[in-house]
Amino acid sequence: MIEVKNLTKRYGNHLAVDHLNFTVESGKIYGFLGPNGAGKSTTMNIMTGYLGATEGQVLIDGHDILKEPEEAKKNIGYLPEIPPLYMEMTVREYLEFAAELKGIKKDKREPQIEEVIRLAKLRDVENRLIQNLSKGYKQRVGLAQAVLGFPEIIILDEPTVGLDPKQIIEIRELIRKLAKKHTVILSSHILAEVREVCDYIMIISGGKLVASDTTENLENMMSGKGQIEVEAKASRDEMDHIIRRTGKIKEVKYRTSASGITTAQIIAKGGEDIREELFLAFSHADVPMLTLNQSKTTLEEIFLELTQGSGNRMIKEEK
Ligand SMILES: Nc1ncnc2c1ncn2[C@@H]1O[C@H](COP(=O)(O)OP(=O)(O)OP(=O)(O)O)[C@@H](O)[C@H]1O
Repeated sequence: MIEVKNLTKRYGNHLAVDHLNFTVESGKIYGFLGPNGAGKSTTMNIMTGYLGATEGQVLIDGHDILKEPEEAKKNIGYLPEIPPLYMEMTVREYLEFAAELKGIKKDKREPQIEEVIRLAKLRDVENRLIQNLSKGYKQRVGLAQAVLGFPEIIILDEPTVGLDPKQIIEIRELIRKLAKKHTVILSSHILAEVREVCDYIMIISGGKLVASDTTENLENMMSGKGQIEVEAKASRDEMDHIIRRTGKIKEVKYRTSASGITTAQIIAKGGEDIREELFLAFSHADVPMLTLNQSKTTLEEIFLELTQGSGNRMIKEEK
């Protein structure tokens, strides 16, 4: 388990990470999502002990990453945004070197290297120089290095950046495989990636955590606040009369087409789903509805809303 408490990082006057608080539980895939410059890499570098914090604390299974780095780091494997590879080594030599650096006992090194070569599908290139590998393979070598020692937590900074679509699919498959036995935290600025791979999403913007929930809950949380759209063959005034009879309307906008069909976009008080009440009101007035839909806010819209200007709303409303 990782506990991040009040984590703050300043670069001179610039506040890159602004009092972050969150907990990462075991056995899930977490996605750290945010636009460029949001503070993802800085946070990951602090969580893995590569960078000191200005304020706050990171505990890995109860061990402070700065005060007890050896204990804390035992439980973490890290693939930074730019993998720390030695270009003049072969894949195998590099993994042997990494195993030694990680303090893996001699008799365990060989079987573990074999295991990560198998996992990351590096068999064909194990004796090739790293400098001659494609970007996708280099990334897999970086991942294999992060997995060596089979730490409880694996942290990956933008693991698919710069890869081609086939390589992206392969890396995502590998991440899913890893997640069966490990907690995985990955950062990305690509929403589709985080949605596809992660169980849990943390959205970071301007160094602040602006949302933190399961993908499903994030979408549901906003869908309750979504609009309801009704179409009926009636005038705007008729529609307004019927709709307001529910007594639950916060806001409504109308659009009437040349064919005499009026569309109402409704937001109910408290974001309530009032489709049943609307149906009954129209039925009572003998005005047949043509459509009745609740429009769901997409994760893209949530992401944009939270990371552009109006940010922080979701968290504030929760408190
Ligand atoms: N060493 C540094 N010195 C000064 N400012 C820095 C340094 N490293 C990062 N920053 C700034 O801190 C902010 C957060 O950067 P960070 O790299 O953590 O963001 P990020 O979310 O990982 O973005 P990206 O996806 O572009 O890597 C940015 O404004 C960046 O310019």
